[in-house]
Amino acid sequence: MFPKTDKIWMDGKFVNWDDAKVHVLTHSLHYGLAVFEGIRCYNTEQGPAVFRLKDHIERLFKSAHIFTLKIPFTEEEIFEAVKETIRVNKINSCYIRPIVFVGYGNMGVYPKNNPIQVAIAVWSWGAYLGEEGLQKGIRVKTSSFIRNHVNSNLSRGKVAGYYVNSQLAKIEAISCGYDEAVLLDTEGYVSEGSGENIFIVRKGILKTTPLTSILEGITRDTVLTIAKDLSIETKEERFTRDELYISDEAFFTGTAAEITPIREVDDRTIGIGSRGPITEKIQNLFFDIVKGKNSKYQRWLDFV
Ligand SMILES: Cc1[nH+]cc(COP(=O)(O)O)c(CN[C@@H](CCC(=O)O)C(=O)O)c1O
Repeated sequence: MFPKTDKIWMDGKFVNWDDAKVHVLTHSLHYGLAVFEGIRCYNTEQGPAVFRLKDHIERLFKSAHIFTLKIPFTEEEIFEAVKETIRVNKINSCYIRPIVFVGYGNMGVYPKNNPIQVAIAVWSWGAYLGEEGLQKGIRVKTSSFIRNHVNSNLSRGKVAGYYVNSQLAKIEAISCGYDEAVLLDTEGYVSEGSGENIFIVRKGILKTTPLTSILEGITRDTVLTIAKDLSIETKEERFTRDELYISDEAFFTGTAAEITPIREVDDRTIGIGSRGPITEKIQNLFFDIVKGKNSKYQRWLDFV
């Protein structure tokens, strides 16, 4: 069980962690229509700072817009509520989970007039795919499940219900002895991980899946930006699983996963079989940035 914190923000008020409850007939619990974010706050020399908070709140509201959920707060109110939740819980580094969900009221597929509720929780969450994974890389399986068609999953939105597809892939990968799954799209090209975007490096060129069936990752955008600043050529181009197999390096990106190297896919060693040099360079710069050690990227930090 991950560590509790004291307070959770619910619909504009702070409640104790153990009292942050909803009715068992809450609409989203049954039908999966809830939009959410995963955000990280890191401790820096100047105090706790949230990484790209504005971009995450913007995405939360865009997700709600796609699914016609009317959030009863402004972006600014949620932006401030995130920072207040970190302050109230007196925590210097944490994972932040805002969620917008369809509350208790009518049942049935059509969420008629049910209240739209918002909650924000924070908790301490270390390396999502393990400390060793961050250093040495993880083992990945190509899932037997594919990402949904772009007209089934509107993938610019981060929707709770979509994570049934991700759970199927992750459960299968773990039960087969791997650390994570990578999913293909409806045309058989590499899409993304169960909770991450994916990058490969071949002959010094960094490549990632274009914005098709994948979540438009904020960490993905961060990596594309810092790679260009490191004069690493980047491409947003579809690639197949066998190009992944023969890549020199590969890694996952995500708020929870951060930059996690991939050392093996479907029992094929990737490059040298551990974190590659370009991956390490990007990973080191990423962690310097989120910990406030590189003033060039200060724009991405919101101090609490
Ligand atoms: C499907 C998917 N694709 C890509 C990403 C990376 O997006 P970004 O965080 O903006 O770089 C995430 C985040 N996955 C979140 C949920 C993890 C969880 O288990 O819950 C996260 O990393 O917070 C995804 O869930």
